[in-house]
Amino acid sequence: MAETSSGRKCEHFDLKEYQFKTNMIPRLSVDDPETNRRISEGLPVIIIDSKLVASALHWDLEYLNENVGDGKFTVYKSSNTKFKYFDERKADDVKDFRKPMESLEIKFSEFVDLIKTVDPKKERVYLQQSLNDTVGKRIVLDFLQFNWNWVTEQQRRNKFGTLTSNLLLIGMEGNITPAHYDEQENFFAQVKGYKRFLLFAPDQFPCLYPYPTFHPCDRQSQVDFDDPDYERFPKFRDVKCLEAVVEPGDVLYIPMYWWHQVESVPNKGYSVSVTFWYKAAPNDKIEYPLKATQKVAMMRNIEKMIHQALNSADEVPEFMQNMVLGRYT
Ligand SMILES: C[C@@H](CC(=O)O)C(=O)C(=O)O
Ligand SMILES: [Zn+2]
Repeated sequence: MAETSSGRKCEHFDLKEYQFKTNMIPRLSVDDPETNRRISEGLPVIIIDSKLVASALHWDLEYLNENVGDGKFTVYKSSNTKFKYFDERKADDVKDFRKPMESLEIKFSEFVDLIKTVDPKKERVYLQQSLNDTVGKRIVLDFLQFNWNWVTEQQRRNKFGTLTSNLLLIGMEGNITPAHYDEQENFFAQVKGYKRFLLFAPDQFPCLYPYPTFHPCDRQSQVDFDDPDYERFPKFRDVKCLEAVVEPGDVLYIPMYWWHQVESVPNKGYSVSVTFWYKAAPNDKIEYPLKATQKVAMMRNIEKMIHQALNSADEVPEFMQNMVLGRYT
């Protein structure tokens, strides 16, 4: 099988076409100075040889079922390919909010039965659970052998905050996590299978129309990438996208506030991933012009303050329109 310049075998991936163009995210060696430069500048990069999760590359359903212990796992169920995250705690604030997916708390063995028996045309499942101390000792050993030297050195040199969680993700091929951003830094390690990432810089916020901050789907884009409503979301036409497919052993650095849509590549089997989420670096001194990440944080704080001060979700749209329409438009 031919090799690409970055040493990847020329796999054939069944990837969806979208109406926007994409550029490729570089795949670089851990020793390439450009790798650390991109991370320090808050730019995405795929690190192809970090060995961050080399001790977990044998994590398949059988091994995990044997060793992961009998703790409970959060498993999402969706009647379609989309697994749009929502914050249950905000559900009461928005009348007639319909949950985009269901969540179960089940044993790993029950998840294995589900992933092997559901008809993907009717129902899909996606395990998303932070690794915790309920796991068996072989998983603990694998975990301790992660390349903590490398990732902790990245945390230090980039002044990231504490490691908040390692989320274990096991999804069916074709599962999609729709476009959203997170407020933490993320080294996303691919263990098994392939995932296609669409990434959008924080300055693409105007093109991606996130839900209001008080909405259960805060931080998620309202745009359906498969059928964009250009009437409501006209700037989506101009969105600028970076793309990458991660394979086992790859680590993708997803900088905080970078939007991402993630698909377990069809016809490549189920996928296993582990995230390394870190709190943001402390705010450096304010320099002008402000960075896009600082403007997104400002918009979030202002929106939250208005909602809190009005003490009513219903009054927010009119209040904000009165501030802007005919005055700044
Ligand atoms: C859950 C994950 C996406 C996926 O792997 O489906 C993600 O959004 C992240 O790691 O920030
Ligand atoms: Zn995310």
